[in-house]
Amino acid sequence: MALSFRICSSSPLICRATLSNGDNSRNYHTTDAAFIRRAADLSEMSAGLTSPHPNFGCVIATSSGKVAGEGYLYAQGTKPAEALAVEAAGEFSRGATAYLNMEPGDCHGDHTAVSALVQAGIERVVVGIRHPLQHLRGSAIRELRSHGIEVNVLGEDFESKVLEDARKSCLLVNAPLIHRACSRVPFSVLKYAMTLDGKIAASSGHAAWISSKLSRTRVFELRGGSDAVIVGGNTVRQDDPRLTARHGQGHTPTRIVMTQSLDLPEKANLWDVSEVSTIVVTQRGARKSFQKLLASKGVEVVEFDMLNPREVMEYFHLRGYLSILWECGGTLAASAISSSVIHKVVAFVAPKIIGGSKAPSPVGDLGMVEMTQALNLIDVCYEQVGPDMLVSGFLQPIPDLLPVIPSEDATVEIDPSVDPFEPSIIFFYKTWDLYGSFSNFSPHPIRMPYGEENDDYMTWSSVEHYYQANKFVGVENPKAYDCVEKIRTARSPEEAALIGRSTLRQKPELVRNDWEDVKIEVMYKALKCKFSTYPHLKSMLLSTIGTVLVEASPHDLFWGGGREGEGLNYLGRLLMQLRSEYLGESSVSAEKTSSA
Ligand SMILES: NC(=O)C1=CN([C@@H]2O[C@H](COP(=O)(O)OP(=O)(O)OC[C@H]3O[C@@H](n4cnc5c(N)ncnc54)[C@H](OP(=O)(O)O)[C@@H]3O)[C@@H](O)[C@H]2O)C=CC1
Ligand SMILES: Nc1c(N[C@@H]2O[C@H](COP(=O)(O)O)[C@@H](O)[C@H]2O)[nH]c(=O)[nH]c1=O
Repeated sequence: MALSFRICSSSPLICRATLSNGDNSRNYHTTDAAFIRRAADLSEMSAGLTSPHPNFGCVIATSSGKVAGEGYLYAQGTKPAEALAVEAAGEFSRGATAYLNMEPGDCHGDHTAVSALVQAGIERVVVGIRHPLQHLRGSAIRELRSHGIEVNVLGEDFESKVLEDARKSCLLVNAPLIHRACSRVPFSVLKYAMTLDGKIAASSGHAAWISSKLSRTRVFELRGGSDAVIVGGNTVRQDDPRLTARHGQGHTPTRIVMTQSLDLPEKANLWDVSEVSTIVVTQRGARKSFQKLLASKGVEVVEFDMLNPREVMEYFHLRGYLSILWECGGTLAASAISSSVIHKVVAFVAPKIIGGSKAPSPVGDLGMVEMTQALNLIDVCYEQVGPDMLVSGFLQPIPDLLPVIPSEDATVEIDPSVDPFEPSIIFFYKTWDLYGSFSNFSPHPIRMPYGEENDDYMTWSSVEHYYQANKFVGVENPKAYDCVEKIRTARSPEEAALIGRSTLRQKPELVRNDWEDVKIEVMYKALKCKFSTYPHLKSMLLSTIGTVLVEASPHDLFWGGGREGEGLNYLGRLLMQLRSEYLGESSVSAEKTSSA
């Protein structure tokens, strides 16, 4: 019994979910399943537009089965899906049911999503899956229930085939986040294009093109939905790829090259980092002079004692990457599969035959000798894309979170009592982490003046917006002013950071002369404003007394702590300074910290 949706043009958006056989009798399972699937589909609307982040979608349905409003999280640090949906539904929210593909993951002490539902008068909430991250799992559900709202979780409160399928769609849209919760590597997809006779290039190595233009546009979309694209050294030497997402809009992933020898061309498309960055990962000590050359072009080089796919993926997991697209040849693909870091395979099969006993194939030697050893993909999908066939499936199932659901009463609280004899370190980085609200990307707008000598207070959507914009404040150039405005109105902290960083790199003339001297002070003022504006953040900061705060950024050696503690950790230091200031222990100025 399929469901169809009719979108009406009236405002607020009203649609009716009708049973296609005309039967309007209430079939709760079918209706719930359909709305949850819709929430899951919605949650993916930002795919390709922004960096991968937890995907949230919310559908508000009235008791008569009408969709009154819906919303999805656009990017990390933007307005929650629940708040957008109740805004769209307006008065229709009262007594309605909210369908969420995933339990809200409000940062510690923040209740924006839950409050939106409570204040709107929502009567029932249906949740596809609990939040995968342990420190958030169960808390929003508990809180909603404490407000007298009926909360049903698929697979817990009721089960059926149709609901199980809906739950699966919720698992699929947040597979990268679930992997983050359960493993130490990002969610990885191996993508390749091969001919009907299983070749990814001709014997000469020429590969442009196997798949059709339509398929290649799909690849751009896949890139846009990934945090990074990775290739091996040979693909760089052979193809000189660009690896950008050229589907017209949105997010462009970091490009990663994995090379042991570092025997790479001096000129390559990937060394042009004006639009998007490139990271070369290599064996420690490899070709130091070439490393210098890459660094001079703005390419980051990261050395590994043991360069293998698992070590590299663990590193990018620490760096906060949720999802990686492997676009390498068969040599590196085999190594990645053998290291069990590939979770999904996406293969474009073109109706072409190239032949050649030496022509490369998508996966090199895996050491298997019998067909019984073959890896069987699960949840396989087939789709025709132009003349090509797209076959995709999972090499590893998405981990099931059900067994680790906390009991009704179990709470995951931050323990404020820290043993003074055991000074501990609190690491924070991504907003979805336990202390994610310490991140500058956390969704806490601040009101700050435009520049230091200005009384013109305005709202900045996050500390990141304010900090990035300040790079260009006060510069006598209309382009600098435009840049500040672009950053101030950026939809997400991630976009603000992108504009700020790329303009600094490409148009250094727009950056204020004293930026290096004032940036710590600018940051401190913004942090002080943020923590003073939000009492729950202040109490969270104070709860960390006795601990060392470290921004766990493995690559930012100024604001972050670095990979092995080599970073200066200025963000952590400023937060500790602010904590001391609140505790009345110190009146040390930001300038003093900067000279530490
Ligand atoms: N049709 C398609 O979808 C695609 C086709 N191709 C084609 O494939 C061919 C290249 O394939 P292939 O030679 O397999 O290239 P790869 O992209 O697999 O690169 C292999 C290289 O990866 C580097 N590497 C680093 N660490 C490892 C490791 N642990 N294990 C294995 N490799 C590692 C090495 O670089 P180094 O030697 O620098 O140390 C190695 O030589 C080209 O002809 C290209 O056009 C490539 C990608 C996709
Ligand atoms: N040949 C081939 C692919 N090859 C992959 O695409 C890369 C080139 O990307 P770009 O330089 O951004 O266009 C190349 O290095 C390899 O990783 N991909 C496909 O979808 N279809 C194809 O037929």
